[in-house]
Amino acid sequence: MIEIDGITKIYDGKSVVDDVTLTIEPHTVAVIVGTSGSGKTTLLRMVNRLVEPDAGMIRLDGEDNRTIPGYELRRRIGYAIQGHGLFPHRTVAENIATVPRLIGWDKEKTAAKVRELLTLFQLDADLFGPRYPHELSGGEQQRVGVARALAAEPNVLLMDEPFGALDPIIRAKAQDDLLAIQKHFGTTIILVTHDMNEAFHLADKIAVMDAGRLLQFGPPDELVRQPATGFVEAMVGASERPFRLLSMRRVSDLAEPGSADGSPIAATVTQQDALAELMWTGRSAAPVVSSDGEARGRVTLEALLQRARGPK
Ligand SMILES: Nc1ncnc2c1ncn2[C@@H]1O[C@H](COP(=O)(O)OP(=O)(O)OP(=O)(O)O)[C@@H](O)[C@H]1O
Repeated sequence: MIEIDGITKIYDGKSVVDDVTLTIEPHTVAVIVGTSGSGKTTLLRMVNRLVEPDAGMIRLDGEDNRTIPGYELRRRIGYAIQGHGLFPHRTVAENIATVPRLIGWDKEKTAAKVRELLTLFQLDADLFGPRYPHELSGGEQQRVGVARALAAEPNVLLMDEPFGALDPIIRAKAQDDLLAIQKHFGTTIILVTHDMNEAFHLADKIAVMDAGRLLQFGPPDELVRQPATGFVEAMVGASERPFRLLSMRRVSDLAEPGSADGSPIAATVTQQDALAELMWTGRSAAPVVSSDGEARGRVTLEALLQRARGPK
């Protein structure tokens, strides 16, 4: 069990993670979603202490993670990131063996683990073990990245946009493989993604973050049926009705007098694209311009969310 208890991280006087509390049950998958810059990666990296919190505590099976030595944290917690982060001058087998070697496993045990993982990830151990990362496809590199994170048999796996670089078909396969492997090892997973479909596919529970705060943490169906805020409602409904409503209308219909910072949005783009742009850039409003560049006021996140909620 992972207990995140009142955790806060401050950068430059600003709480980028703001008093977040949530408990992740053993052998489950928790997915963190939210706007760009909402603190997802920072929250994840406080679990394995790549980032130290300014307040609060994280307990792993009841133990304060600050009392666990570094090598023990690396053994217990695997970490996989977008673009896999493989060492280019080490073979696939050496990459996977990184943490087992660090924590002193002998050669035989390490070699057996490398073989087991490659086989589990459907990579022929004799063929792929001696290869270098650049001799693998993107999907194969990604699988090796996850295999490496699992090498020391961690109870917990942290994943930061692990499939972000993969095309949609390979991505779906990678997600299915991950779920099969999670069941096989019983690993507890915390995964950060921008992709709501991925979140719904993988999650036992989804955490929605905005501006450092946790807005809601619950099973996917709870987020759809009882969204805590309009933001959560719009976020989880990405493939559902709210976005269909927005995709049918243009920004020009919602433009209002006023100004906003940042790059402008064309009045002719759909409201769905405008919402995606605001969420992506973490803004609450954007200037609107006509096709000939003339200022047409602004569009706000609030107005888009209201429209996404549908007619009253
Ligand atoms: N080392 C740092 N020093 C100063 N500010 C930081 C540092 N790391 C992150 N931040 C800031 O903290 C905020 C949260 O960053 P974080 O990477 O956690 O967001 P995120 O939700 O993972 O974003 P994205 O989805 O874009 O990856 C951002 O505003 C970021 O600029």
